[in-house]
Amino acid sequence: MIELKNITKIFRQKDREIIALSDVSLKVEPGKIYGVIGTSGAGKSTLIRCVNLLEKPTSGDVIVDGKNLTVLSGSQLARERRQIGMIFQHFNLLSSRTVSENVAFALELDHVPKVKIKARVSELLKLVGLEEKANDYPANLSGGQKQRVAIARTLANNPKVLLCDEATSALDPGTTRAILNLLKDINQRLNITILLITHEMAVVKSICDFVAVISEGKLIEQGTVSDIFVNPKTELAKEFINTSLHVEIPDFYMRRLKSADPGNLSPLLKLHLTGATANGPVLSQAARLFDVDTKIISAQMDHAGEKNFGVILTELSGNRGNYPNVIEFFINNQIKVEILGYV
Ligand SMILES: Nc1ncnc2c1ncn2[C@@H]1O[C@H](COP(=O)(O)OP(=O)(O)OP(=O)(O)O)[C@@H](O)[C@H]1O
Repeated sequence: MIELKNITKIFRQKDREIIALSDVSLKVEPGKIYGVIGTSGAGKSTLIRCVNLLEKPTSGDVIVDGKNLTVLSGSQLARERRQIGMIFQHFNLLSSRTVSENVAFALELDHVPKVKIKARVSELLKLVGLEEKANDYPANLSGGQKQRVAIARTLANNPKVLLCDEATSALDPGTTRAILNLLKDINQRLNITILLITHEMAVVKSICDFVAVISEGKLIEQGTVSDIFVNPKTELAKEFINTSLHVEIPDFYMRRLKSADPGNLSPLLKLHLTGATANGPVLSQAARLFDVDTKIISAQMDHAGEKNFGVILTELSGNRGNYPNVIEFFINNQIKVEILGYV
């Protein structure tokens, strides 16, 4: 449904060139949700804006629904753009128009008869759960409600593709979940293909089928979300996965935590399990092999396919002489081990 072929985008300034995208290729199959993740300045916005040619690539082809947008005339491009909806981090609503009037905007431009507009607007507001706000102005809405209006507005033209430019970055975690659920619902009910950009792996994990990692304008890794989570190849992908797994040291542990062991304390370990990690019951194996106990303090485990991945905070006790052997055993099982301190 969306294909980017060898896209390069160079911004030319007076005395220098900025290569925002370098030979980027990706393919989003119809009906799928594809996430592009990267840090600030990596080229995410430029990439998503190239899909509807808000940003014209310096070279390469943008093919949406079988048509190469880069070779179309202005009027042909305008027609094809109606197939491509877009929502933004800061919603971009018209503040002088009510919720209904915002949603109706594109239909008015298309000279759709008033009766039809009314019916379509109320259908869309129902879809996004905002019927009771129809006559409110954007200033009186929460961030999540504003994004729902933006989604309703962009769906008015029945687009085949929805581009989401950091659509949940300005929202709190609960509202983020609700908007992501809405996007997933829209994707499934209306079979709309979604391309989103984000800097949060949690967003990718919750709704995407595929993900690409972008760094300094290049796609350095792409695949199904479960493949990337289970077997991340680049350091950056690993970092993003780690930031999506939260384990915290409880306060009462934090207060007791010492940086060195005077000889009678227990190490507090943070174990990072990835797809490379043998999928065995490593904690109980370590306990049996080395006569130690492993108390789980906090953990966040997830699975993709048949593999587990996640983070575990565990306190060792028991046969003190074997602590180094336990750590070596974990490392030999491809578990990254951090000693956070001693309790
Ligand atoms: N109009 C422009 N003119 C010149 N340089 C630009 C322009 N737009 C973007 N850039 C540069 O291109 C690079 C990629 O920017 P882009 O906004 O695509 O990154 P991003 O990953 O979306 O970052 P962020 O998450 O901070 O929005 C950056 O170095 C940026 O400074």
